Amino acid sequence: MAADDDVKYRTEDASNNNVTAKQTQLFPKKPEVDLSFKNLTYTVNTFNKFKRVKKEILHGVTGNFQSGKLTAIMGPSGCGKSTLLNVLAGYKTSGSSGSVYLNGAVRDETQMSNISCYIQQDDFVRDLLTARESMTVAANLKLPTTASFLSKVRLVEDLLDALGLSIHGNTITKRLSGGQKKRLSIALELITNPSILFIDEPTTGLDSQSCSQFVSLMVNLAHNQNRTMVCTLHQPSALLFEKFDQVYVLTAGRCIYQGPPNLVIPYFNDRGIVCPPYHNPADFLIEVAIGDYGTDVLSKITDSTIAADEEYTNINLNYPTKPDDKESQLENEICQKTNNIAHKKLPFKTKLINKPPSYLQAYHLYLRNVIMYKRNKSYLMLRVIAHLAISLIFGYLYRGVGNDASSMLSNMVFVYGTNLFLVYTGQMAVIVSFPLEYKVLKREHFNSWFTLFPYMISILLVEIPFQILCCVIYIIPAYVLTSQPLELMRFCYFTLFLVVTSLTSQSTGFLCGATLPVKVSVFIGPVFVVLLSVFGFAIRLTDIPGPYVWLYYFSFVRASFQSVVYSMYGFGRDILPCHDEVYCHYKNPVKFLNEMEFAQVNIYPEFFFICFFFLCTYVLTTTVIWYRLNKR
Ligand SMILES: Nc1ncnc2c1ncn2[C@@H]1O[C@H](COP(=O)(O)OP(=O)(O)OP(=O)(O)O)[C@@H](O)[C@H]1O
Repeated sequence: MAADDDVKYRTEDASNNNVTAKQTQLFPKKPEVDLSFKNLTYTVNTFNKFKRVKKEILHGVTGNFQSGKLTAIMGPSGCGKSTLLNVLAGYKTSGSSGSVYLNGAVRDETQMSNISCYIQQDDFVRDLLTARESMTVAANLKLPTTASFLSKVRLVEDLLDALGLSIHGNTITKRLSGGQKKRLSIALELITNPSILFIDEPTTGLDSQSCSQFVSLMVNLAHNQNRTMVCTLHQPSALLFEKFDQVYVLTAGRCIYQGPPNLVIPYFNDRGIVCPPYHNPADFLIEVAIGDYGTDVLSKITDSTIAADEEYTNINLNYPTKPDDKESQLENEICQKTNNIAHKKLPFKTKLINKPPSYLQAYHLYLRNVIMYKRNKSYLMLRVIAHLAISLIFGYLYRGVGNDASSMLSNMVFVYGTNLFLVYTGQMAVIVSFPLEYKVLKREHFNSWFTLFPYMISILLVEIPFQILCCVIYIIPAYVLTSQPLELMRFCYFTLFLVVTSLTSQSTGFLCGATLPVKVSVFIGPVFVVLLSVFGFAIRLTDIPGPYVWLYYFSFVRASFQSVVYSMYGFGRDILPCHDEVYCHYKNPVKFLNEMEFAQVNIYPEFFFICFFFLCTYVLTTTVIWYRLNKR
């Protein structure tokens, strides 16, 4: 992080508390919530020698994270820190058992999502927005419609200020440093002033100075307004370790210690594990957890912790009580006292925030998409230029074929190529957009920024007009250069079918992207389109073997191709001029349509079929995304 950032970084500033306190007055105060859990297990299905086996990752852990405290979940890599955080945040629920309590009452999922937020390890923020724009969109989406414009602006500015991002407010997020991105992701969630913040590995990838500043920020956020802050942590420095109010240590899915950091050494000392002098207690803790001091002692500690957990309603945090250690005694008393206070906290009921209605959510998301599209100019220009360039190339290659009886077959190939080109560009332009977007979408959706329907609408409101524009940019020059009939009706049908087909293909791109891993979808999508494009052009209905006939009817590419050809040669088109040749077999367009088996094509049902295909694909895409977002 640059030095000038640090000057501005308000966390270390004495005035920070005031700023944080000031901004939080602008929105409803959330209740103080203690989060406790008992006998929490988490099991996943894995495969061993082609057999499905169950693997337990958390083995009945118990604990209590109090409000107003910053708790670090620590332990060696792979011990289950992120899993525990996922389960506590409600991000993963299937496969878990045990109980999670909020102020002593069993966790209710709706209440939980109303009072908590989860910030994942990677900074899933929108790269193409500035920090201030991101905050403004989040405020518009998350705050009630009753909040005035001015109060939202003030809140955004105060939060940016409190998190040391004011001077970076107008910087595009992708240019922010790792630490700044992490602070932005916290600021985005602080908009609704959550009671509980779960943060997965917030210090990963930061240098020691940024780590220290970030932890100080989290301490402040916990202490101001009594938030419950829980984060996972790897091996911190001794100084950083001391900053936490509580640590919760896991080893192989079991808890071996929960309590203040300064009691780690006496706690293990009591159990016969002595920390070497001048040793970082955090390093010592990890060494104990990985079994460097023997595994016998470790299993005893684990067992005793589990035994103590049985007395859940009066949680015994298993602190050491050494009569000669006054400091420990005092700490222990304080902790027990806090614990008792915690258990006196009543089960709470928060009023659900009156979120903006769906149409307003769609509107704000649409504005956000427009900004992001504008910032992605080179990609948009590439799409426009590609359509224009291919149009000019095709137009040149097939020049004049639309009004020449000797070139009817060439014109059919031109229509087929055009159809295929617009089908491809429609699909390929969006096929990777969901896979790239999915993680940010999941974070935003999980943290209740919006519902899925407005989100889908907002995407379509941007993508559909742009794809229509690209189609028109292709169609007009190609239509003129190939001398297709200059009749308004035929031009409208030509354009309408190609545009609708391109949009339907786009919908299949969204579906592939939403359903399949990116490497598979970029392969399956085009294969699917090629398969559908064969029917009607490369093979006639009468030549298709029985089991494949359904593909002919299912193919929207076929429906479009036949309808476009019919629009060009059907509807009583006159005899065509025959250039360059003495004899033209297809002078009469009806003869051509008959031989191609297109004479019976009824373009209106075909049009409705393509539209139906389009709608079904979007319904399916939305259902798949909904399922994936809500699968826990
Ligand atoms: N879906 C899954 N299928 C199989 N194993 C899993 C699954 N999810 C997690 N695990 C395993 O559970 C263990 C705990 O994973 P988790 O990500 O919680 O560890 P962690 O302590 O956060 O590790 P790190 O600090 O390295 O991020 C690991 O051994 C991991 O491989």
